[in-house]
Amino acid sequence: MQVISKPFTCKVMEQRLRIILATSNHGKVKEFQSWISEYEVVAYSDIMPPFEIDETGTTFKENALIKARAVYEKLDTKNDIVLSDDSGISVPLLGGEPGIYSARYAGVHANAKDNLNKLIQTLKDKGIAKTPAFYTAAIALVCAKGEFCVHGWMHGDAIAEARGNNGFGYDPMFIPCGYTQTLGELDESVKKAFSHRARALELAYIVLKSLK
Ligand SMILES: O=c1nc[nH]c2c1ncn2[C@H]1C[C@H](O)[C@@H](COP(=O)(O)OP(=O)(O)OP(=O)(O)O)O1
Ligand SMILES: [Mg+2]
Repeated sequence: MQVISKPFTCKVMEQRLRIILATSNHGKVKEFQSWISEYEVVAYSDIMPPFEIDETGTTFKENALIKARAVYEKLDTKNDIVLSDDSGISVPLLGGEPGIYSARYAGVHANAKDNLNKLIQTLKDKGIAKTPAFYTAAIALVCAKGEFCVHGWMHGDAIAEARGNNGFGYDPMFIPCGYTQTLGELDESVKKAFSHRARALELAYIVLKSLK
């Protein structure tokens, strides 16, 4: 008797869930794409023309949801999951600045270098060489099954100088707890192990698994 092999099981035929990243920040895209292996991950600008999203919220959570909703609303098919990240660095000695305004710290059209230099200069002007600081990340997920938001934090010190070229944004002036080098100097595996974004992503996975 001839045995006809079944080349594909239903499992193989199943379409993988696709995650659309609602961010224009290349540093975030690079991190998410290198950290998430179970899903197909694409930047939203790869599937639609990039557009301005007003971050009018008063918290990281509100802004993350604003970004994810804005991209989800523009999707043709609603089978995908949109993932956004709103994040920033807070310095308690500066009353929590720049916090949710991290990307606009040196002005609305400021780039990452301008913002980094402004925070360094602000510390220098106050005669501070090193002070506690922390990063916050809110990750929002928007899909057909609903809206979700989780958070992660990374504590350390902000220093009044930039050291190293790894990471992005404020990383050259941020020394994580337990280290002597900045995230600009440390290997990217450190951020993968316990950054604010990595920790929020761990929680986001719990939500993602429940959506399958
Ligand atoms: O791991 C990080 N390492 C260094 N800097 C970081 C990090 N995480 C957030 N940050 C800074 C960059 C930016 O100044 C702000 C995020 O602002 P945020 O509005 O969330 O992102 P964004 O405007 O760069 O891109 P988008 O809104 O399209 O996601 O915090
Ligand atoms: Mg932004």
